[in-house]
Amino acid sequence: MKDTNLDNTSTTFLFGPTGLGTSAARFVSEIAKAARTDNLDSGLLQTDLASVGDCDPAYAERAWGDGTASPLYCPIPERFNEPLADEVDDRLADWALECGFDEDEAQKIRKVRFGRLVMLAHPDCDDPSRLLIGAKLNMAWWAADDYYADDTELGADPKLLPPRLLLAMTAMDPPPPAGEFTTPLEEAIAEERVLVALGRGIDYLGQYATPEQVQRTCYATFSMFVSWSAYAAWRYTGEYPPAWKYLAARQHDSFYTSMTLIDPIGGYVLPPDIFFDSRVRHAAFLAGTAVVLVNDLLSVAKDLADEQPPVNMVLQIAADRGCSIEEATEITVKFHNDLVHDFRERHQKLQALPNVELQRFLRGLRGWMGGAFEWHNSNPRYKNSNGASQPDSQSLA
Ligand SMILES: CC(C)=CCC/C(C)=C(\C)COP(=O)(O)OP(=O)(O)O
Repeated sequence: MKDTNLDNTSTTFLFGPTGLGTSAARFVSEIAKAARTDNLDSGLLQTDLASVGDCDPAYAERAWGDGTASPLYCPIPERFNEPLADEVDDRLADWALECGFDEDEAQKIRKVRFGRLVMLAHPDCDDPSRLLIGAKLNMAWWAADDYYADDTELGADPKLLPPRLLLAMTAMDPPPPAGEFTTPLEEAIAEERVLVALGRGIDYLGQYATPEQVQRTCYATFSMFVSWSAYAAWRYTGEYPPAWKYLAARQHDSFYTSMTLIDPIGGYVLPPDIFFDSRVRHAAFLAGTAVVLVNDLLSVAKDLADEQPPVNMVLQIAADRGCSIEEATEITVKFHNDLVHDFRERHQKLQALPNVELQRFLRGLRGWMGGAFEWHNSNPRYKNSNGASQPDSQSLA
């Protein structure tokens, strides 16, 4: 039975204290609590909350990576709950085995901490079963990205990418039976663990979400796949795009896709005419793009280490302008910060609209940005033991 109403497992945070100053106060108190319980990771310890010029206490300038570049203006994470993250990560590792990943791969998935990502990025949900929606789908998207699109060592090959994505789309949104042609299709999907994870992840979402919520997640994924195909062509021909064209691709290949899960995980429905209203969609795109820029900033060294480097905003800016990586990093940081300011202003304007689900969703976008920054900046996938954004062995296989 689908449960799409506000429910008491998901509203604890929402109806907790709110208002100016509360997030910052909570953040400081959570740091203190995490420090007491030994749950404070080194990334958080390195966090430097600089003074904020525009005085919105829900945001701060955050030191990131090895701390040498200018800070990123980000929402403050609203919740730290490491036992909850562990619970989701344990369940996710079991599920990875059920999908056909081997023990070693499941352990690597556990180490990337998608459970922690969703604990941080969905602060209005305390229910591990609902958080698992996001953990499963983010894991499956990242697996497709690593195995099919990005990581040559894991078998990513630009020539194979479009037909692989075709099967990924079919696994997520199976067409009606087509006689004798259906069996080989189903067999091909069943024997490929990434496809199984994508299909079962969507089925799991369907246990909690409306058909419209499920399809919006599917179609956001399929737009993302178009961008992946463009990257593959650029990689194959070696004709890398200018930054503006890369950005156009990246805006449809962003964490917007993950953010389509905000209301199903929160246990409510943002009606489609509001979800797709251009003011809301643009706010969500700004949030999704801001987080992929964080991802690009923290992935520079990892991407450069690949024998066929994936496209990356910092690298495209450096190539366009013939400038150093450091200069391109500063340009990207400023661009990211402008996007977040733009998001904050749009959020403020939309606060005039009296719709409970819309207000929850907008706050969810802000929470996603804050949580995802925290996750990226403290995740071993994006740094080496010196804290620099360096390649390491934390990909999914
Ligand atoms: C979670 C999700 C929607 C994934 C889709 C693709 C995406 C936006 C990423 C995985 C992030 O980008 P990128 O491929 O650069 O990520 P990594 O640097 O490989 O983590």
